[in-house]
Amino acid sequence: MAAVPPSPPALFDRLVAGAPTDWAAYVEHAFVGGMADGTLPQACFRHYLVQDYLFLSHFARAYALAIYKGRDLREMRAALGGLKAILDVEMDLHVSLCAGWGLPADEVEQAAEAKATMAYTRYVLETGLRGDLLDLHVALSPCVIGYAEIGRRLSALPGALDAANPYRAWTAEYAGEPYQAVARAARDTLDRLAADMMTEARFPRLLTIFRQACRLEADFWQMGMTLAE
Ligand SMILES: Cc1ncc(C[n+]2csc(CCO)c2C)c(N)n1
Repeated sequence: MAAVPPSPPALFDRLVAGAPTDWAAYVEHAFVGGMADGTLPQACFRHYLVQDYLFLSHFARAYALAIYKGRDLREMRAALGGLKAILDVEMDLHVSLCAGWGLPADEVEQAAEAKATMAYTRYVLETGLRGDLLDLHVALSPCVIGYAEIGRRLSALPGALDAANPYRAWTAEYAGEPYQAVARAARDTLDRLAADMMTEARFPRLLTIFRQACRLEADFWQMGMTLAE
């Protein structure tokens, strides 16, 4: 019987394997550890939440750009689904999470963007503007897929989902099946795009985009930890 050749690793797994230090600095950041055991100062989480609202509004623009960059109606509709999920579901969830933390919607909307928020969101948008759909989805991937991994890891740690942990709602949201499914769909999108847009010669440039996005995610946690503006 002829041997079946092993299938190549999925693009996202190759990117993580190519940037182990940057990936670990993001998904294992002290902010995440502080949410797991509940020791993260609540002021840090509030600062993060406000900035994350502003982050998501720019992130919606990145999905709008993915509609524009779509090569056919299927890709355009897929990106439209992502955009609607953020505008119609995610932003509302965020507003109610903020309200629960004593942050009224108008205060959140009018907050000034921190430099880390600007750096990350504009990096993703600029990468998508100058590149193609694969460049854009690689820039988005640490964000969409990383949070699912963080949620899964956190939920396995003792205490992370205890009633006494102030961050349990955040962990439950990202560890939950609906968000895990969003992340799986993002992996599939990457693999589908890679199947017809990826050449080996492109990989180093895609890895650079991935690494930068991971570093900017770690800086985003750091901004929350230090209350940086
Ligand atoms: C800094 C930061 N990084 C990643 C996410 C996770 N995330 C990014 S887009 C989106 C909506 C669904 O695609 C979610 C949940 C976040 N919220 N904030």
